Amino acid sequence: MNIALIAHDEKKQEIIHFATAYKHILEKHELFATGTTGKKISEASGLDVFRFQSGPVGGDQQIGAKIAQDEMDMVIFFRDPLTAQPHEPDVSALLRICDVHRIPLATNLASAEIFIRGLERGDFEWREIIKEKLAKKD
Ligand SMILES: O=C(CO)COP(=O)(O)O
Repeated sequence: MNIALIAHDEKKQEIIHFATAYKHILEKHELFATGTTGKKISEASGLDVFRFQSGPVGGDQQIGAKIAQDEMDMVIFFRDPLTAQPHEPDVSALLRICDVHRIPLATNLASAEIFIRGLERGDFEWREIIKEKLAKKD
């Protein structure tokens, strides 16, 4: 599965702890992140993370583009709901495109933990089935 990890500045520590705690599960997947989030996660956990641009300069849009192309299977986005973001339109667009394409989206630690346990159990295998069907259509 291709998994995107994103966190606003006030949530960076939280996503670092999350990625480190669940490294044994996350390392079985392809990980993607916005620039600063990816750098911090890989430095702290040693996980291999592909890094897009930083969020405020286009990283959220790049992840949105992957979703539009059905190339992202899950988004874990620790949003900061208490701080205004200069790139709020990009954030909203990313959440919207997840809903358009029915991409599992966790926006806080509690839901992300449920996702990660589901990931471990194989609850998201339906994503692979959908992708295989899409590939056959091409
Ligand atoms: O702003 C972000 C998401 O909207 C995150 O970007 P960074 O990971 O580059 O800080």
